[in-house]
Amino acid sequence: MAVYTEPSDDELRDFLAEYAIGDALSCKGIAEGVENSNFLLVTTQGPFILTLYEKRVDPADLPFFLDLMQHLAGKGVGCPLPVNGKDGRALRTLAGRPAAIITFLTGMWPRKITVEHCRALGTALAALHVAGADFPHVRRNSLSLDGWRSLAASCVARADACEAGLAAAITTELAELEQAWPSELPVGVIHADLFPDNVFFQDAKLTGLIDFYFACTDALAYDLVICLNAWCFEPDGAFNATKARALMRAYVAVRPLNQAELAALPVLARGASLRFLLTRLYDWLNRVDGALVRVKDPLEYARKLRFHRQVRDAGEYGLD
Ligand SMILES: Nc1ncnc2c1ncn2[C@@H]1O[C@H](COP(=O)(O)OP(=O)(O)OP(=O)(O)O)[C@@H](O)[C@H]1O
Ligand SMILES: N[C@@H](CCO)C(=O)O
Repeated sequence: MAVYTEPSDDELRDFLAEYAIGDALSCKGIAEGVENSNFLLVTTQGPFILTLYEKRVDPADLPFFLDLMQHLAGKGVGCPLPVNGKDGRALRTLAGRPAAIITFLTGMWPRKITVEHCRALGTALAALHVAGADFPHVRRNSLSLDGWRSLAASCVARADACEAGLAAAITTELAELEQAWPSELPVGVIHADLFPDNVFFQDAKLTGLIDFYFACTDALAYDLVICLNAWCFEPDGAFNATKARALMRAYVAVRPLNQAELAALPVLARGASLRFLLTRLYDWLNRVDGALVRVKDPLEYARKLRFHRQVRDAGEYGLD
């Protein structure tokens, strides 16, 4: 359950008085998500999402995220739109946290991933990258090599409590990625967390993308392998080559990868595995007993990392 901050009735009433979105009918905490506090706010004008931004979000980054949603929606990418208050501002404070209201996106995220979902995702991800090409703002990816280094430093001493040998695996991987990480690939705006719970479908049609709060400027192909990891492995850990081929081919049909990107895919996929292994491991090691947040399994990403370490080329991901 991700409701870390619960505004009082008075705080909520004063906050909503800043908007012209009708009268509030209900405001209920949303159980999904792990990062921020989200509420389904229903007013006489319909449903909205109210988000209070929590610990991992730097308030200085919020204009980047909100402007990005505005930019992408303006280019026809299905995503929520920030709602401005009567003063024209989308970002304000509620219960001591930065907060914003965004429009409600219809659809549901897919619980059982199919090849068709992966194909639709490939098309939508490439469209996002194309639409983001003229987005004027830049945000460094704080969860790339530098971020992994400091997360690893804070985790390795206790990592073997999660799985024997994990500390050594992380240390070796980080050292190898420091050497092999590519720096000359096409960069642009990436979503950086496009997991199934952030992609909505209705009747098998992709309706939009949510949760832009890790979006940043980084290698576009890195975003693609984050999706490869999140969508193309089965619950038992097996890699699904058919799903990978569908995702990859749909992506390159809209935005072809150059030779350097193709060659870099296995290394990028290892980096994408280490990134989620480390954030999950950090959360696992620092979990608070009794907290209502479900901690995600770090070892799922240790297994994905092992898989990518033995991949030789992009052909194994469905691209020749
Ligand atoms: N614009 C939206 N329209 C409809 N539902 C939304 C919207 N934004 C968020 N939700 C709902 O709230 C849930 C949590 O949102 P979100 O993924 O942004 O949270 P989060 O805490 O940042 O989670 P995480 O980073 O773990 O995915 C979603 O799964 C969805 O059910
Ligand atoms: N998508 C992330 C959590 C939210 O950032 C994960 O699965 O670890």
